Amino acid sequence: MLSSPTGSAERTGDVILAAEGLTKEFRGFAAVRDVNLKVHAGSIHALIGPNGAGKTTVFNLLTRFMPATRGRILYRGQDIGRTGPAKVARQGLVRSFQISAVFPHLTVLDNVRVALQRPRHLATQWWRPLSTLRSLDDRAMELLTAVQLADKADLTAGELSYGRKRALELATTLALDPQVLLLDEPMAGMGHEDIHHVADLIRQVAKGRTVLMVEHNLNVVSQLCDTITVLARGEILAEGTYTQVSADPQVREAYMGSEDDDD
Ligand SMILES: Nc1ncnc2c1ncn2[C@@H]1O[C@H](COP(=O)(O)OP(=O)(O)OP(=O)(O)O)[C@@H](O)[C@H]1O
Repeated sequence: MLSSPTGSAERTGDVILAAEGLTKEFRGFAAVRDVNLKVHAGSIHALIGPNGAGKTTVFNLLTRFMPATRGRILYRGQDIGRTGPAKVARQGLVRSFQISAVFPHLTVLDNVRVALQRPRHLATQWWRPLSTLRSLDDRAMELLTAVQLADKADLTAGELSYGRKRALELATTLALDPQVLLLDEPMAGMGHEDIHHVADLIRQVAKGRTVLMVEHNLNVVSQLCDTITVLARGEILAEGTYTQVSADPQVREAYMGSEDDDD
């Protein structure tokens, strides 16, 4: 069922990330066509749409993992169309898997310590005093607390349940201190219990940040997201609150036969 408890879209701040006329063609086939998107600072914004709608491609374009055929991407007002993905990440536009490989044989704490060393380039500065590395521990524990894994700090990551591994990934992503966090299907493969847990975590980590997420679970989207952009066949079909887009006949038609996505 498509229904929402939310009212009007919460436009919490200025536009932090925008796409203008964004187009991606693969050998003449337009996977993404003339997409104009505005993501407002402080919002949780979802990209939804049926399979093959172009969601992942839009993500790849926005994070500069893939060059656009046409169009502009503006992050904090700057055109990042020629900026590399690592630089874009250092500027605060971070995609969930970008640094979030979980090392199964390391402890949960060490996984976050490794992630924290990357932005500061400490990994190559072996001569750093131990006290600097110790200060990482405090931050690492803060991040683990934020994702409710503090009591699992000494376990090896491989021992964690699937849902907790995703929470650990979130902690390692937060280590880069993203301003805009892009989450690609954060609920994929999760059971019911984990979904509620991870939805709570996303709400938690979204405080003071902007989140753009691709998510198939419409129930989660309806509860978490302020603004929803619906893509279909590479184009924006509708945009607004969940109530607004779910009432749109074109959206309902695009989702016909996909209602089982709605958990
Ligand atoms: N590298 C590529 N080469 C050719 N076609 C591609 C490529 N990547 C994606 N496409 C096509 O572009 C369209 C959009 O794909 P995309 O993966 O962005 O959709 P999606 O909305 O993320 O789908 P899903 O929900 O199934 O993950 C699809 O038709 C896909 O086959």
